[in-house]
Amino acid sequence: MQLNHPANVAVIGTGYVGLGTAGLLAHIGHRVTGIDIDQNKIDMLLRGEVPIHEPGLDDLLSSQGDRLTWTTDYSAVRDADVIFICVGTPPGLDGTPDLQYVVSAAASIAEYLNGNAKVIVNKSTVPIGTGDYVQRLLEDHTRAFDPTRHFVVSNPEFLREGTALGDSLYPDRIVLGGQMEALEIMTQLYAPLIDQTFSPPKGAPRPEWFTRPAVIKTSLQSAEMIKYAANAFLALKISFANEISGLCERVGADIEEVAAGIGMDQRIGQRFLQAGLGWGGSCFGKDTQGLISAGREHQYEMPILQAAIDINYRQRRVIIDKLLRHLKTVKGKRVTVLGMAFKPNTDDLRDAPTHDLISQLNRLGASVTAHDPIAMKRAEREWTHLNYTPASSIQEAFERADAVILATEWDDYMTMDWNPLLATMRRPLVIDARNVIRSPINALVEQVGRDAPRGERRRAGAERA
Ligand SMILES: NC(=O)C1=CN([C@@H]2O[C@H](COP(=O)(O)OP(=O)(O)OC[C@H]3O[C@@H](n4cnc5c(N)ncnc54)[C@H](O)[C@@H]3O)[C@@H](O)[C@H]2O)C=CC1
Ligand SMILES: O=C(O)[C@H]1O[C@H](OP(=O)(O)OP(=O)(O)OC[C@H]2O[C@@H](n3ccc(=O)[nH]c3=O)[C@H](O)[C@@H]2O)[C@H](O)[C@@H](O)[C@@H]1O
Repeated sequence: MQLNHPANVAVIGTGYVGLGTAGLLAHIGHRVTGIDIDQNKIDMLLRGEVPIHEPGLDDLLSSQGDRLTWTTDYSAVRDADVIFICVGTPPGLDGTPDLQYVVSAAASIAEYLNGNAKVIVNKSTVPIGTGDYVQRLLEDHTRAFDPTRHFVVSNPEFLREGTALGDSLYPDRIVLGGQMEALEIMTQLYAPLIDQTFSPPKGAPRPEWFTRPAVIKTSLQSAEMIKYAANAFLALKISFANEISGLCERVGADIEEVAAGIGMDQRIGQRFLQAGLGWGGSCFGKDTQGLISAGREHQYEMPILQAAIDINYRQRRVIIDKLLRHLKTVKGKRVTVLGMAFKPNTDDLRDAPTHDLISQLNRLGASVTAHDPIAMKRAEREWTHLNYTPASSIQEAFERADAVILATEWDDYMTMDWNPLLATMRRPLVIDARNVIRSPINALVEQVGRDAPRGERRRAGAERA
């Protein structure tokens, strides 16, 4: 089956994945319509504003001209050759992913399936078996669905927030699950990405080492499983580093040295061994839980994944314990948390570890101040149930604080001059919950998985994992 180039593509959902997908497909030459049911988001996009903070995304989207349009009107699906579903799949109360947005997107697509459409692609992270389920939904909702002409494909997304552009344009691999005819169409659609024939956009140069992504063709079920297993493994790797870090503290070893030492073994690899406050964000927690709940459905226990989750949440308590060890009580004391987003370079607050820190500090009676270079406005809207004073500047965050917790390793914190700020604190105590302070500073610095705190650290030079 031949796909026209440029192809007409509809992208359903304009969150992180939808916007990344729409930007990527337009950049490699296709005509893309982004569809969302959220009128506010579409209005923003039509005004040239991007609803999320993602480095380089505004430039990528604004440079696509007529190739990229936005609408709330699903009839745009009629002209599409390929339709991408990129809606959210948040966890339900028992951890099972809530498929209501996928179901409603499929129902809306079905209304217009009598046009060009050949392939319906699931880019959302969905439970294994959802590809077949979407096909059944389409069959049930419309007589136009013809299994010899319409195909459902799984094409999981592996981008990270904060580095979405680079991850999308220069991916390690493209995973495509489904029937061979459909995968052939997907290969044609992605040809400029696979062969890297596009010019890198402003702000996302092609890394020197990068040649081309691997293309992995599988069954629908394997592709869906690859996505869950990849996220679960990464979460597990971080939790492993965190578990070892606790023992390091007790036996006098240093987790930074240990992680470097094991990571040099190429079978292990250095990345995602950074110990600290643990993982947050919208996906690691959701996807490990999703896999456990899939196991439960099949009476199959997944104890490793449960342990990874337990260790992760214990880690948030470890940071509070370090604070208590120095302050004895935090009641009435001023504790500042630096960084609210779940990681740097995003304003995403979903399952952000800082949320738990503030909530535990609230319970302990601390007077909490919080700062974030980008996510404060969003926190004002989404964290109304927490009790904290937003600091309008880093300076204000430090003034008269009894302790500062570095929770998100934003560049602003990595590159600032700490000493003048520390001098304005009541007492210079810093809990470096991301193990990123390398140069000596005039404070008692407590880190994770390292030897007893002291005024000076052995190594110099700021460095990020
Ligand atoms: N956030 C990330 O970095 C990554 C997310 N994923 C997965 O991708 C999926 C989407 O994630 P995000 O982009 O973070 O979600 P999000 O929650 O940021 O955005 C989802 C969008 O879908 C829209 N939507 C909901 N129902 C709709 C419908 N029926 N028709 C049209 N639009 C609809 C919402 O209004 C929203 O704008 C999830 O399954 C997630 O697990 C995968 C890799 C990375
Ligand atoms: O499915 C998804 O949504 C995405 O989830 C993660 O991406 P993301 O959550 O955006 O960010 P990561 O860079 O993976 O960081 C996740 C969390 O782990 C923490 N982390 C990361 C690495 C590390 O060594 N230690 C550590 O604590 C980060 O601070 C952050 O809170 C995966 O890395 C992506 O491949 C995947 O597509």
